[in-house]
Amino acid sequence: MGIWILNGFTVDADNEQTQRHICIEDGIIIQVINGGEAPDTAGHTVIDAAGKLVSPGFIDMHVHLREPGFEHKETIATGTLSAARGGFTTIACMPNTRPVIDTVDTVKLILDKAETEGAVRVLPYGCITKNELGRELTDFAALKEAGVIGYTDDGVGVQSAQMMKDAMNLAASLGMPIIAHCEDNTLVEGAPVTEGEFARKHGLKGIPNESEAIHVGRDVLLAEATGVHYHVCHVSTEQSVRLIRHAKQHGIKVTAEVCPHHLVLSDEDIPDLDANWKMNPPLRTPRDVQAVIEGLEDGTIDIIVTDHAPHAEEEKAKGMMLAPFGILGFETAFPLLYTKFVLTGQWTLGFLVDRLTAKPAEVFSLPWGKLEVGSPADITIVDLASEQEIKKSEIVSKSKNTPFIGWKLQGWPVVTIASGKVVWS
Ligand SMILES: NC(=O)N[C@@H](CC(=O)O)C(=O)O
Ligand SMILES: [Zn+2]
Repeated sequence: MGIWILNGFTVDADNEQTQRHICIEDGIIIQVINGGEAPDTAGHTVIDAAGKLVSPGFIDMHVHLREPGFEHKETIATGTLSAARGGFTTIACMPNTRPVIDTVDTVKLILDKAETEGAVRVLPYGCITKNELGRELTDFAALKEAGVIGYTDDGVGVQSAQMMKDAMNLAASLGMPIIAHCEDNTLVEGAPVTEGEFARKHGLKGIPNESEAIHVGRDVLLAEATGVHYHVCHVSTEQSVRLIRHAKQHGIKVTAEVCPHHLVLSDEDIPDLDANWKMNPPLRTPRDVQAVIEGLEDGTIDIIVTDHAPHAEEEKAKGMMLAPFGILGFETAFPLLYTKFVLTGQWTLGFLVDRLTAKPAEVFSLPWGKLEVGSPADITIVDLASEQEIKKSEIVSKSKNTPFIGWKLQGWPVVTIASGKVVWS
C-alpha cells in the first residue's frame, strides 16, 4: 500500500515554497502535484501535512554508530532510530569502531546489520590506515568494491604528510574522496578545551586552533598536488575557514562540514567542567564561532553534519579531563539550527534545508536529497510551529550525552519516511 502526503509545503535552496501533494509507492516517489485540491487517495495511507514542511530526508555525512565493539554506547539499531527521530534518512558512519572498518569483512558486517536492523540508510566509510594507526594504508580498491563511500581515520589525524599524500594519490586514482579529521598530535597536550577564556579561567592549557588548521593547510596543498576530492571534517576554527576559502579560490577540490554545536556554542558557554560539553574539536572562541557561521553562509563550508558521538553515562561521568570526546547529534540538530538561525531571520529555511539535503548529496555524488518523481521516498515532515523542551527521558539514542538538555527549541521532525517506510512518527 502506498502513502499520500497531503497539503505540506516544500522549500528549495532559494527559499521558494510550494504547496504539494506527494504519493509514494514501493519506496519511490511516484507523483508530485503542485498545489490545488487533494487528489483521490483511495487505497493509500494518508498523512496530513497541512502547514508542515515536507523535506527530502536529511543526510548526515559524519556519524558514529559504535557497532561493532562499543554496543554499550550505541548500536546500528539504536543509532539509526535516533537518526530517524532527527529526520535523517541517510547517514555516513565513521570507521572508528572495534574492529575498525579497515577490511572488507567489517564493511560487509555494517552493511548487513544496517539492512536487517537499521531504520535508515547507512553508508560506511573505510579507514585510510590499518587500525587507524597511521602506519600502513588499507586496501582502498577492495574497500571501495565492498561499498565504502570514502576513506577517513576520523577520531585521529593522519600525522604523516607522506602517508596522507600516498592516500590521496590512491583515492584519486579510484575516484574516491579523502575525509580528514584534522589534528596535529604534537600540538594538543593539555586540557581538552580550546585555548580561550574558559581555559584561562580554570588555569588550563588548552588546545590551540593551529592543531586543526595546520592539517587543513597541509592537506589542501596535498589535495592540489594529487587532484583528490579532499573533505574537511568538523571545521571549528577561523584559521581553517580562511585556508579552505583560499583553497577554493584557487580551484582546489576541497569541501568542508560544520557541526551544529560549533555553530551555536562557544567555549564561553561551558558552565563548568561537565564532560557533556566535551567534544573534538572542542568548542572554540566566539570569534571562531562567528567565522564558521560566515564560512557556511558564504559557501566556504558546504554542509552541516552532526558528528553524532554517543558515549555511556558512566564514561562521561569521569569528568572533563578523563571522559571521552563527543556529544549526541541527530535528535537536536534541526530544531537547534531552525531556532537559532531561521526563526531569528539570519538564514532562510531554504538555506538550512539545502545544507542538510541537496548539498551533501551534491558534495558526495549521492542520488538522494531531492523530492522528485522517480526518487527514492526519503521524506521528513517537520512541524515548524511545535516547541519542545529537550528531555533526557525522550532521547532515543542509547546514550544521553548532550549539553542541550532543558533547551526549549522550535521546529521538530514529526514523521520520517525512509525508502517509503515510516520509520519515525
Ligand atoms: N567528535 C568527537 O568528539 N568524537 C568522535 C571522534 C571524532 O569525530 O573525532 C568519537 O568517536 O567519539
Ligand atoms: Zn573527528
